[in-house]
Amino acid sequence: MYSIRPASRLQQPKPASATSASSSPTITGIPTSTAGSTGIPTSTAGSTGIPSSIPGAGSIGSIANGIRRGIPSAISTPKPVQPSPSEKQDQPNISNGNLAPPSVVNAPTSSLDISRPASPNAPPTSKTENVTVSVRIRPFSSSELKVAGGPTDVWDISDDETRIGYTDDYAVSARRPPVEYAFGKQIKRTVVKASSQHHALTGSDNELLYNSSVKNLVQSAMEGYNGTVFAYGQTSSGKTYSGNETQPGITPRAVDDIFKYIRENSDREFLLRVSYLEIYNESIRDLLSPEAIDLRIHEDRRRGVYVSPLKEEIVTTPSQVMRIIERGDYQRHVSSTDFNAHSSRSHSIFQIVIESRDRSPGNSGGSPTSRKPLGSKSATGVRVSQLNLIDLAGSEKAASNEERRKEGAFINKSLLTLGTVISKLTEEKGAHIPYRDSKLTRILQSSLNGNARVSVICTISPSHLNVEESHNTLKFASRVKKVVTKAQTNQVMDDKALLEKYRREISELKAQLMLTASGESSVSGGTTNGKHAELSTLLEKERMKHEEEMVEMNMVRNALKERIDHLTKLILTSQSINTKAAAPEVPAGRNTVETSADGTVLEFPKELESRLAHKDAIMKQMQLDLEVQQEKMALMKAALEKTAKGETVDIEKTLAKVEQGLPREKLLSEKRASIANIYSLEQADGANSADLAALEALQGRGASSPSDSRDDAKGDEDDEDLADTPWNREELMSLRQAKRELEIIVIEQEKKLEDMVAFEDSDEFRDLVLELQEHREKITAMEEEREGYRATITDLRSTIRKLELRQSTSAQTDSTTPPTVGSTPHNLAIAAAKIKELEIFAQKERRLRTDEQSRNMARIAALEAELTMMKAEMSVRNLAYS
Ligand SMILES: Nc1ncnc2c1ncn2[C@@H]1O[C@H](COP(=O)(O)OP(=O)(O)OP(=O)(O)O)[C@@H](O)[C@H]1O
Repeated sequence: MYSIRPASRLQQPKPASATSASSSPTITGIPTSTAGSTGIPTSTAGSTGIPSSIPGAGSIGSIANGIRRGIPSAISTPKPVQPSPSEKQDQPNISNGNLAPPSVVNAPTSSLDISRPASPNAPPTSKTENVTVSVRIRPFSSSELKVAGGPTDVWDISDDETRIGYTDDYAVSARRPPVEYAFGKQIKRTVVKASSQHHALTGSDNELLYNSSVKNLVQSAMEGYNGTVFAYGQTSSGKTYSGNETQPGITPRAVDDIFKYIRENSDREFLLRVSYLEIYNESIRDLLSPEAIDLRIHEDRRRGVYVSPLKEEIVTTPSQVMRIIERGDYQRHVSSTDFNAHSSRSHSIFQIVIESRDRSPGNSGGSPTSRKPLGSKSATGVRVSQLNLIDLAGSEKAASNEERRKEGAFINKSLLTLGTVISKLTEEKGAHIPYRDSKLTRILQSSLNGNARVSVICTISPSHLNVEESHNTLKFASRVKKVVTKAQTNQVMDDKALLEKYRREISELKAQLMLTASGESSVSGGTTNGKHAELSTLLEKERMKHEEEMVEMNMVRNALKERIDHLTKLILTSQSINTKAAAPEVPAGRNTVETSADGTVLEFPKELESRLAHKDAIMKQMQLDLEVQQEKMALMKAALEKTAKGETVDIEKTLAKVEQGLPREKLLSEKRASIANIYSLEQADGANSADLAALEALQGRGASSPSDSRDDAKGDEDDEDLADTPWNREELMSLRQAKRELEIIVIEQEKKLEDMVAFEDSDEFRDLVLELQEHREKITAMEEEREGYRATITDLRSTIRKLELRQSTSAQTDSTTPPTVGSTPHNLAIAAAKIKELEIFAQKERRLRTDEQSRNMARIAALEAELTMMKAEMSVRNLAYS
């Protein structure tokens, strides 16, 4: 997501410190390790110096020296800190070298309270702290390097990385008074576990940036605190910069850390779900479901401000998360602008919801009875937190392209509102905060207003070309660092959490599985009771019923096992993650469960399809069995009637005949084969509509038949047996509903087809064909007429040629005689005039004919197209019908 570019030629990192920067956790004073069992990172104030972006010690030293030079007294006698709510630091601390020391400049608006220990299983705790701000100066871009007179390095960072000001060179050449923005580390030493840190850095070291600004936040998100990270800065300043393979950006690092945390915390189980949206021209779009546009923002007491309906996907591996991000990025509005070849034209929010729960035996969801009742006070709740990774579009000057200008206007407006909201938040309490003035601020409301830890990465360009924009960003940074939030862990005590829902479902399914197992044993224990041979039909019937029940039970068991496996795979534990790392990944699709924002499962297509298919197969077989029984009954009845008439009937023979006519074993093996077929179809990778079609063919199900309504009625009863989970029942019902709708469509198609056939017989159709015929004839006549004209013109031309020939011969004999009336030249002139007249007439005629002809041709083409369409439609419908 965000990061810093590699050092430019002006930014030679000091080799020694560069190495330590990436390896030492204390480089920027930000810890990379966790402390003790609480998992809260300890902080170290040490600053061994990150690679500086400023060439030579001269420049770096100069700002630091400038401070030392300018304010010796301020440093030696720091004023006591008196934070006041109305204190305003919106303007940069501009003074002619009279700079306050860091401790004074950074009025300690920051404090961090851990009201209760944050051990993973502890009750909710809270963290009150300032928004963490990091400022990053990217290296010069190629266009900035090419500028006339060479690049001018504007910004310098003090040795302790807490302040940013002008370089001496720039201050002198631009004749600007010294300026300083302070982002001193704010460490509350009395609180051991954590600190709020602001700092400035340069270059492209993504690890350094991540460790100092985001790592801590990811860690606490895993512990149950909401976290929001966003990058702010003008366009092309490096907000989206995602590094490369050796230097991954913030998002992949955060994702890795999340899974690492799960791996290392074996006492909790986790469920992760992600969503990805963008705000483009003040309209919210779901990047994971691109057709979902203009989403609404809602607010309720339980969830705060949220966007809905938003697609959430459950994730189980880092690569799966990265694939989802790639998918979303592909949908995101990115365009080339005057300032950036890949400029983000929208604000994007990637959200990971982390649910976690204690895995102690009473909570593991073993048997349903061993579980504490949900919602009871004694039940350990599920911790739910969100991590928002936000990439803002950059503020920009007017673009030359109109569309970019329009986008720019929306971007600038929302960023302006963000600035206003931040200002108001740092003003006196009770001020109206205009969150609703933009979608961005409305979505960020929950984070800025309270329950989240927030880290802001402000990015600036090093060049004098962007100095004003950089000032704006630095002012924003100075303001936002004063915003105080109070994040707390959120416990959900009911089954609103998906984790709880799934665990509960697993327990219920396991219970069902146990029941089917006991049912099976009772079935297999059933034997014939050795009654009289005449009762064998009844016994057979019993046996068949039992066999059937066994088959059905096996199917139910398999379905239950499959679902348990499926749900268990979605819940992550350190053990499952470690196993996953070794095992090949399960193909996406089958394991991807889509849920709505409130955790409702949206789709289980394959599972539902296969279950429905199972039930259809059973119904079909039951129907067959019924027919078998009916035939048997008929034969037995006939035998009985004969007996009643006094005829002798060999009951054994009759039964044998029945058996012969209706080979039961064949029937059963057919039944098994069809079920096995269903399973293989279902398991086939990528089984889809083709499989369904095959399934339907296998089951011999037509589009609509009277027997289907019987099937449906029976099927619904069956559903009740098998569909013990609410989602399953609902989905099955909706599938059946869809089937009914399809049947209605087929009926409508039939009707249309009939209409089409009727149309072909209708007068209208005949008229159309006749009209077509007439037009064709007209054209032929016109073509013939045209040919006639051509012939006349040719004749006339040859006459002219003959006359001309004659004229030239007589001119040779008598060149002085003037042409008299009736003489050859006179006749020739008349003929030529006549020809001219005729030619003009013919030309006019030709034009008229051509016009009419093209009109007719167009009409014919239209009619033919209409006819073709009709025929095509008819054959499609015919096909559908057949
Ligand atoms: N730290 C960095 N190191 C190397 N290159 C960088 C760095 N930061 C930015 N760049 C490069 O600068 C260009 C602009 O960066 P990026 O797209 O991240 O800017 P942005 O602030 O996201 O812009 P916009 O708001 O227009 O989307 C890219 O080519 C990027 O590779």
